[in-house]
Amino acid sequence: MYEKDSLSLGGGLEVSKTPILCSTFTLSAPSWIPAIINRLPFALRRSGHFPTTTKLSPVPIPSSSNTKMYVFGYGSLLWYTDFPFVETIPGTVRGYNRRFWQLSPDHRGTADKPGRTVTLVPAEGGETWGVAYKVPDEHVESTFAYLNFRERAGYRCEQVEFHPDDGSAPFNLHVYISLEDINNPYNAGPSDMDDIVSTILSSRGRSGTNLEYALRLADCQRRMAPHFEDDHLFELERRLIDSCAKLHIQDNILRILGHDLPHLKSGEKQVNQSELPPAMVLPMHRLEVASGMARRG
Ligand SMILES: N[C@@H](CCC(=O)N[C@@H](CS)C(=O)NCC(=O)O)C(=O)O
Repeated sequence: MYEKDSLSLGGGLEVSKTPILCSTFTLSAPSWIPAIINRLPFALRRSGHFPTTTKLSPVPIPSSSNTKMYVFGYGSLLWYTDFPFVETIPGTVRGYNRRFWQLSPDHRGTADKPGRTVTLVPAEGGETWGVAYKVPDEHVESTFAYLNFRERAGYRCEQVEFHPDDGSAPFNLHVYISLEDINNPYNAGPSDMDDIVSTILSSRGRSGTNLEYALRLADCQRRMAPHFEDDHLFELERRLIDSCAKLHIQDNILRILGHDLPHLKSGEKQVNQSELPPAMVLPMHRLEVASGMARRG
């Protein structure tokens, strides 16, 4: 059971937690938080949309005294793993598929033009490959607070059963997923691949371009789990690369990951992704919902 009243995240940021849930915390930080909020996209500030109190699912807080903490990474946690871990176990979560059905108003998009990141979607017979990260006991609480903050746009903390690739006994671990419900405007629900492709090609956020996110994920999946075929991910990757070739998009990630497209060699001028045809932009109704501007109900 989590006892402390608040938790220091470093940099003067204190996170006060309710005593039971990993998921409800309020930033009680000193005066520099407004400075951060002022750098947020206008739509977020205007709608007062900055999520300083995030309601996640009621999952018992692991603390160094009561449980081991493993976190399942299946998206950016596969390559952007900036929390302490002492062990990694490759494996799968059954009953879920990985889909780019999550709107990202912060990391790979903005409130006015959210990008697309992945979540797990319940599916009969579904399976998603990823990595279980074992967090050192002494870092469990701060890692939880960090992931709650990083995954605050619509993700919630759940526990699911994890099946190691080596066939050893399955065990429960923590995972951040976004579930489709009326209180979660960031879950786009079942989405058309054309919509996903056009959003990814034309979005960027504080963590970089949405194209980088999607191509890095496909690259990680292929390199780390050659035995596991993710049709949705690799179909999306194929469509994105084809579009980059047709539109002469020159995102640096194409070179970094070795996508050897002709226009990258000819040194043609950089295509500004915001010049893409209007049809390549998410329908307004989704933007209003995601940025909290749509009237509720
Ligand atoms: N929770 C999933 C998805 C995580 C994910 O992609 N979260 C986004 C939030 S929109 C993120 O942290 N992005 C960081 C980035 O895009 O570099 C995972 O285990 O990897």
